[in-house]
Amino acid sequence: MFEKSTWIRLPRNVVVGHGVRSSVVEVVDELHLQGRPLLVTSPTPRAVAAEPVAADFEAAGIDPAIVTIESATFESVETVIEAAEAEAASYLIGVGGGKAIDIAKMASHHLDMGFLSVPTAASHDGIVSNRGSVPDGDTRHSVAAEPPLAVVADTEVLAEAPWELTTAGCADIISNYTAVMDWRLAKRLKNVEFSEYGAALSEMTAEILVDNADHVRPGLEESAWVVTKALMSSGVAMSIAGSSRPASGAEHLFSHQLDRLAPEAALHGHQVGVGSIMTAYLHGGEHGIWRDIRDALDSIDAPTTAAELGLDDETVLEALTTCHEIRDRYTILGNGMDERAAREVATKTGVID
Ligand SMILES: NC(=O)C1=CN([C@@H]2O[C@H](COP(=O)(O)OP(=O)(O)OC[C@H]3O[C@@H](n4cnc5c(N)ncnc54)[C@H](O)[C@@H]3O)[C@@H](O)[C@H]2O)C=CC1
Ligand SMILES: O=C(CO)COP(=O)(O)O
Ligand SMILES: [Zn+2]
Repeated sequence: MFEKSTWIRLPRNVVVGHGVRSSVVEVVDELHLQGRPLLVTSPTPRAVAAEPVAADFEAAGIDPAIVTIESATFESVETVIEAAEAEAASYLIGVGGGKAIDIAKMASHHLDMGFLSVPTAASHDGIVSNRGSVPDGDTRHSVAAEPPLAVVADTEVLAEAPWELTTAGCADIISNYTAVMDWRLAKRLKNVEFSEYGAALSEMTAEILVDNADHVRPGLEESAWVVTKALMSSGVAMSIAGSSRPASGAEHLFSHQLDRLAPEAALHGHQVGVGSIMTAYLHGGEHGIWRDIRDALDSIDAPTTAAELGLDDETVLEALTTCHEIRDRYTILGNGMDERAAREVATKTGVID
């Protein structure tokens, strides 16, 4: 008897475009959400979007609360849960980059409340995903949560954000190529659960973004449009898979380890992009797709070397040789690389000199 079942959760409304920030109150109304919102944000996005959105709620006769978090940690999730209880909030709205949205997502899951995602940067593909990503000591968790009830992505706001945030979003998408390679390998070697649809959507998203790289240029609002659609599509791939596997393989392990070794050195997307060049080399060797990945990153101004990430060679090598320990996720790194092999891949791909 065939007894398999799945439950794919997706946002009900996705609103993308010029000036849609002012539609948040209308979107909330359309979802029949009642009571008081708690806006979860971080310092810069607070001024950029959370305060204007709060003003829109006040104008509509709704009294919003705001909590500002500084980092993506379980302590921040706790802070938001306490704020929601103290402020008698009925639903949450994550306003910001990946960190604020992840924290809102995880707190809303814990509180059993709905949440909305209002990105201020096209910098990561967690905008609609059903996962939260949190460091915890020596490990990194991919925490199951629910996706947002709605996403309101204002391309005017996203286009005004610093350009490197958009190139980080592109790199997070380009890294899907190697994430899916790792996923297929893990299916073949370790029989991990695999979704053809999740994998195909993830790869197609990277393909479309690379094909449209010419439209990704600083100062063009169209760039925010192209990149945001890709970020949403990649997030949907994660929701279909019920895992971050379609968008997170060894290149993400490398980035997560860099977050521990050199906190705040570079953006998540930029780190996974450089990781992806090296893991593509490990998968395909000299004639694999590593040059295509490097050239795609280069064409949208994303870093391709340790120096461009602001890292020294030794930090890159340490991350490469230790990052397989960060999570129980089988990838091309297997049980780990030795230092000579790490130096070889990093040198051959031009990541280090
Ligand atoms: N849950 C998921 O599926 C995923 C989660 N992530 C997580 O997201 C995080 C990375 O996201 P990021 O957005 O790179 O980090 P982030 O949230 O720290 O934002 C990066 C920087 O951009 C600033 N910023 C945001 N919007 C701005 C604006 N409009 N103008 C000026 N500055 C602005 C923020 O204040 C921050 O300093 C990581 O923690 C990563 O693990 C990334 C991908 C997927
Ligand atoms: O960043 C992600 C996808 O782009 C997902 O993060 P994890 O590696 O924590 O699952
Ligand atoms: Zn990522």
